[in-house]
Amino acid sequence: MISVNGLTKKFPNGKGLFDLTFDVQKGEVFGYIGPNGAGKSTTIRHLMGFMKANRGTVAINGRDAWADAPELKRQIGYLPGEMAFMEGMNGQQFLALIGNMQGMKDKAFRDELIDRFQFDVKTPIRKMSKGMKQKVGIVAAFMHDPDILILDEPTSGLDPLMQKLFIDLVLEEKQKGKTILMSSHSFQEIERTCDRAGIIKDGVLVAVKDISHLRRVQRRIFDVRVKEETDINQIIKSDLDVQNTDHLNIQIVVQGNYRQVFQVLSGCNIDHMAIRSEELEDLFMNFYDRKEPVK
Ligand SMILES: Nc1ncnc2c1ncn2[C@@H]1O[C@H](COP(=O)(O)OP(=O)(O)OP(=O)(O)O)[C@@H](O)[C@H]1O
Repeated sequence: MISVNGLTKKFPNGKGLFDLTFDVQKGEVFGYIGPNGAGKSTTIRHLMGFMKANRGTVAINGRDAWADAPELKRQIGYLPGEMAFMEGMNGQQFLALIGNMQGMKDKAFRDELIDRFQFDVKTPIRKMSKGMKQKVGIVAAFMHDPDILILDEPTSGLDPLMQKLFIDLVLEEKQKGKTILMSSHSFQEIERTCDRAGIIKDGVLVAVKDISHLRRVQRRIFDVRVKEETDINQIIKSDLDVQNTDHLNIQIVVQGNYRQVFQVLSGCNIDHMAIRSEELEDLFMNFYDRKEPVK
């Protein structure tokens, strides 16, 4: 549905996008993450046909994102990273204007979204908080029921309750078969909604990862407190992957080899033990830190 092939854009300051290639399948939710200034918004501007690539192609629904931008815009729900509003309007007038441009027929979904995100549409936009403006932007992106949604940091400025409402909305749209690409700094949001995530750094796509695969390779951390120092030594001498020790406390990282960990621990005098999953955020952070692209 979205196909990016060798996308390259060089800004005069040497920044930009360098040979990006990835696809988003129909019905897929694709997360796009990376540190500040990595190139997320620049990629999205190319998808929306606002910027012309120096090299490479971007196709949406089989059409060229630059050449066919006017037709494509009607099929896409777009939430920009920074909303440009007509300051003299209120929320209702703004949504009516956008709805007309989108050729929106059925207003019932728009009204349902306004209701769900709980904001007063009559408030003048210049008096709205950042979060309220973001809600108006979300409604504008989703209300005409587009098949494709391209969302640049959709939950920025939203409080946790509204973030949850947004996640529920994305999951519902996914159920309807929508194709969604969204950039985000929220690992929780990506983890809860996306099938795959692309990780971009310095304009280079360093990895595209399956979220379910990341969950499968997620390691377990055993936080163990033993009664005697000899126990600590015994654990360290074993083949277990020990990450931290602090007096009688030890942290063991385990991936699959549970038998071995329990064998070693059964010979120790354990005072306390807690087992937790490694955060997906930590896995993503590993990719953030990498210099070279990973296949
Ligand atoms: N029109 C432009 N001219 C020159 N440089 C630009 C232009 N647009 C973006 N850049 C540079 O390209 C890099 C990528 O910017 P971009 O806004 O795409 O990052 P981002 O990943 O969306 O960051 P953030 O998470 O902070 O929103 C930055 O270094 C930015 O300064």
